[in-house]
Amino acid sequence: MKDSHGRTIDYLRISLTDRCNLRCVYCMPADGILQVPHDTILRYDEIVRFVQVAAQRGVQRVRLTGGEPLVRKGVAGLIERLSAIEGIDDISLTTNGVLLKKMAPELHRAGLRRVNISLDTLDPAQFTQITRLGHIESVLEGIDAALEVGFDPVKINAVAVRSLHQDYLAFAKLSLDRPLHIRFIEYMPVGNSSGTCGAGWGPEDVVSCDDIRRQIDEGAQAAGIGTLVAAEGNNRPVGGGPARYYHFPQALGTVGFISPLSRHFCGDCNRLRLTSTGGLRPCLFSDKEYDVRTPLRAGNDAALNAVIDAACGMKPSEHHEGDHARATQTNMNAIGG
Ligand SMILES: Nc1nc2c(ncn2[C@@H]2O[C@H](COP(=O)(O)OP(=O)(O)OP(=O)(O)O)[C@@H](O)[C@H]2O)c(=O)[nH]1
Ligand SMILES: C[S@@+](CC[C@H](N)C(=O)[O-])C[C@H]1O[C@@H](n2cnc3c(N)ncnc32)[C@H](O)[C@@H]1O
Ligand code: SF4
Ligand code: SF4
Repeated sequence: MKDSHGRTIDYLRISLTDRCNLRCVYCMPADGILQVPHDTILRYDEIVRFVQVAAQRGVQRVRLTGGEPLVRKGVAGLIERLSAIEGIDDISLTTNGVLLKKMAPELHRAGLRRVNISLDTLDPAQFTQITRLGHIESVLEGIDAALEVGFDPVKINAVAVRSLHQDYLAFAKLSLDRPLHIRFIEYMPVGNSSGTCGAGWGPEDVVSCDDIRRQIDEGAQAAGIGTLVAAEGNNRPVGGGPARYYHFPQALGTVGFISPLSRHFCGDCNRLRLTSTGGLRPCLFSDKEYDVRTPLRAGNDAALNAVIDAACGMKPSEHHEGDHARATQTNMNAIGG
């Protein structure tokens, strides 16, 4: 499936729920999330049908996200059904890791082979401050469980926010002794999150990936670890996303950079996003969405295909964000990142 700019669209990100067991400052407001009526949430049968149709159109990769996908009951069953769809050859999950210790074995049994786990700090007190609700031990145990059960690759997502003063080198060093792929993500102006100071996203809080990499290289050289070199071929973890990967000499894992603002990757954009209420979004940085719930519930595949065409056709060639306060009204937890 091609969009109107000639890009191949083969990756679908599905938000299973807006709900979350954490409330990260850069993703959700402190309180006051709109309660979504239960019957507007796509049922698993409907998600499976949508993926079947999307697979016929060329979608090969599916990512489950949220909100927190693991708080929705029956995720393992959904993964099993999605794995059986002809044409889908990569299913992945983005999670905060809190429930992973408990759920990793059943997810693996269901056919999931890789996970991305979000963690922004190694400091327990700061973790609770960022997530408003969480305890870091649960995520660290989730990462251990992911490696133990055999997920490969296991990627760690850390959003870099200047006012959090994160220790980038400490994070990057996690890639040395275990096969972990640490990815730094530039802080994006999506939704109405309160940000670290309660005032929402601001350009002054964005740290560019080049800056992070320079800080890591300086610290690593001083510590005698060496500098990051571009990861090529088999050194790069499997994936369909926008990260650029590097590694330290002899490291078991890699260090990746996702730079939507300083060096956007829209030219290679390969994805559509399905919200939990059945909205198909052409771009993360826009509130434009197309209703797939109605044709799904009507069993109207022709209309469903027309909606997919329309969403594909409306994908922008690139985004123009980064200098103003908000790209969308919708919060990141509702879009799925
Ligand atoms: N601007 C922008 N950001 C994206 C896009 N896709 C993913 N991201 C961001 O990249 C970060 C990591 O995304 P993940 O859910 O871990 O998935 P991924 O890196 O695309 O997936 P793989 O490479 O397949 O593992 C999240 O913060 C996303 O919001 C995109 O199309 N545009
Ligand atoms: C919205 S979360 C959903 C999945 C799951 N709850 C998690 O946290 O991994 C998906 C990804 O988006 C990232 N994210 C959320 N808000 C962001 C923002 N404003 N800028 C950049 N990344 C953001 C999160 O850190 C996470 O890696
Ligand atoms: S980033 Fe993930 S864990 Fe944090 S509030 Fe958003 S959806 Fe929840
Ligand atoms: S910002 Fe929009 S066009 Fe650019 S990569 Fe992300 S989803 Fe694609």
